[in-house]
Amino acid sequence: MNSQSSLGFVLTTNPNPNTNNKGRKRILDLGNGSEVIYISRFLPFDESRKWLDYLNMEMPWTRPSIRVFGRSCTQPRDTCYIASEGLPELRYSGYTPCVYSWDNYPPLKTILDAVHEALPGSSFNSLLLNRYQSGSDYVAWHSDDEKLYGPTPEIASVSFGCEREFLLKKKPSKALPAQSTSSRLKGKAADHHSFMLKHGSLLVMRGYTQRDWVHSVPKRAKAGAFRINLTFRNVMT
Ligand SMILES: O=C(O)CCC(=O)C(=O)O
Ligand SMILES: [Fe+2]
Repeated sequence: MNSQSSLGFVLTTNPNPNTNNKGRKRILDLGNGSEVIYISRFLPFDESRKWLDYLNMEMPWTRPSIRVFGRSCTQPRDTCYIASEGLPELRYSGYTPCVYSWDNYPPLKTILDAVHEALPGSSFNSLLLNRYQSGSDYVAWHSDDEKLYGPTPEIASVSFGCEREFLLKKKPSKALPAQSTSSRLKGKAADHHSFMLKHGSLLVMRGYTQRDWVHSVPKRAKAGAFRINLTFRNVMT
């Protein structure tokens, strides 16, 4: 059964209303010290719907101009940046986002607490939010390898709204000699991974994932793909 949210899109009814059940935790070893964790039912379904509405209405969204391969273009999704005081500024694709404070958005702290609890030893001090207004909004292949996150950043990504596909692709290896066709084919399956990021889910990239892999959320043909994504990060101090 489906139900309509106030945002005019359809969410599948919670398949498991037991909020103590976080669903399956999938740990994917990408090799060479890179790892992805995926928890499908990380946050309670109905609370996540409230957070989706809150984030949509309350965050100071902007759709900035960025530079890609030397050309200026409009970023194909809305964005907003939260960070603790006194951190070095974030700059990506020629764009320096305006910094907003955690204190003005208490629900973000509640979500951050849940993420910290799920990831013992983690400590996030910044958050980049993305809003995909439709299936034509996307994020192109990239890695979050800005120096301010250090050599092995842990990035925790919480999703609300419509499911979107999250793709991971291994970067071409510079160090290794060109592989034969047969070994390339053999290795092919392990060089690409895909996750359907569900409403209320958590996906974590850690280790050398940003150094050795790129990720993307491609366009989706189907209309009505409204989604908000939160990526918690730790800026080194
Ligand atoms: O929307 C997503 O799931 C991914 C967003 C992302 O890769 C980013 O903000 O760097
Ligand atoms: Fe990213």
